[in-house]
Amino acid sequence: MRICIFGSGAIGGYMGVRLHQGGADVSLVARGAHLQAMRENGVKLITDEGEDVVHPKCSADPAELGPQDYVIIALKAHSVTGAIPSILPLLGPDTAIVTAVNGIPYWYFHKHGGEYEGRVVESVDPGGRQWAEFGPQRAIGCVVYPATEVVEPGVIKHVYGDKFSLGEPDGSSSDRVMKLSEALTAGGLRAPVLDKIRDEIWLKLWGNLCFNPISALTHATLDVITSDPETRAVARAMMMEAKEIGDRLGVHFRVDVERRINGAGAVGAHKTSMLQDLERDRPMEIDPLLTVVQEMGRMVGVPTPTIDVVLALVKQRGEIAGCYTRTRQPEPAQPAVAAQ
Ligand SMILES: NC(=O)C1=CN([C@@H]2O[C@H](COP(=O)(O)OP(=O)(O)OC[C@H]3O[C@@H](n4cnc5c(N)ncnc54)[C@H](OP(=O)(O)O)[C@@H]3O)[C@@H](O)[C@H]2O)C=CC1
Ligand SMILES: CC(C)(CO)C(=O)C(=O)O
Repeated sequence: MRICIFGSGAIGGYMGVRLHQGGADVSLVARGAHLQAMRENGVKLITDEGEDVVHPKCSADPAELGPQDYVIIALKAHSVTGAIPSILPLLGPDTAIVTAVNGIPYWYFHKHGGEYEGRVVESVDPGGRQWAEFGPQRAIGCVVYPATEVVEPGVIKHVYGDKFSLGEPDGSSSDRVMKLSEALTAGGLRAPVLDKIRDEIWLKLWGNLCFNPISALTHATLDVITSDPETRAVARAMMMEAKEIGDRLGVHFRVDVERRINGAGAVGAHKTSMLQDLERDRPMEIDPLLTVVQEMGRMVGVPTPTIDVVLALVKQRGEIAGCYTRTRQPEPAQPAVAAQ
């Protein structure tokens, strides 16, 4: 079984180390100093238990790796469309694409059923290029729960978690998803195969949607956001808008909003990835985590007043910091009070 991880940074590198340790034939696509360090010294993973160094094949050139059984895309979600030409050489007729990214994936409405079947989600897949060039039929969903960090080139620090939930868009226990789960499990990860992966995507997105931008705007950690009654209320309002959208799309939220907020608070004094990106002058995942929910709200006819406000603020914050570029024109302002 040939597995290539495209975008072997914090999450992709962690998956790569564990898959290699589990005996999979895994190769890592990366770039820059991180790639050079992994090639020269191997990939180092630091955990509470100690350090592991492994030596999988690492490359900048997917064409030299050729077609794979699985391509795990572990890029930041906003980088996927730009990477399409580099990913294509990894695809044979039966290659599966595993979307190990936060937010709504490009294939979301494939095998969804109902009136939205086959819809492209513009905020994550501008112009529907991923849908057209990868094809939705290749997709296996993946929800990333662990937190990891590239602390220096070639070195990945594990912060918490080991679960990568998997699921076919049609909910089936296909051969390909079961084999992938086995490969991840052999490496010591948890990889349950779910029949309703979209429910889990929303559960993760529920937190990212609010905690990430609030942290980028306030520079607060998760424990502070969730214990301050006022920022907690902002988070709750955003989550309730998202829940209404999810409900209209047939999503089942298996925990209630207070429990979800408490779960994030229990992570402690942790900076969200969006805050970390802002502090490091790196592009922020705003469209895949927020704009997408606004877009889906428009799609199903649910107003998103709190999301709209936070989104406007965090986009401007990102732009001023040079960490975000708008792909779409801002919507015209609505008068706050009707004209007398
Ligand atoms: N890190 C975490 O704890 C968590 C992350 N996630 C999600 O997982 C996904 C991946 O995040 P994360 O691992 O943190 O991101 P990283 O930025 O650490 O990893 C992505 C890697 O891909 C590389 N890359 C980007 N474009 C290309 C390209 N065209 N060719 C080769 N390499 C490329 C990047 O290089 P460069 O640095 O040069 O841009 C980087 O090394 C995101 O959607 C994130 O939200 C989810 C849960 C937790
Ligand atoms: C820590 C957490 C759960 C915050 O929503 C996260 O996923 C992120 O930082 O992107």
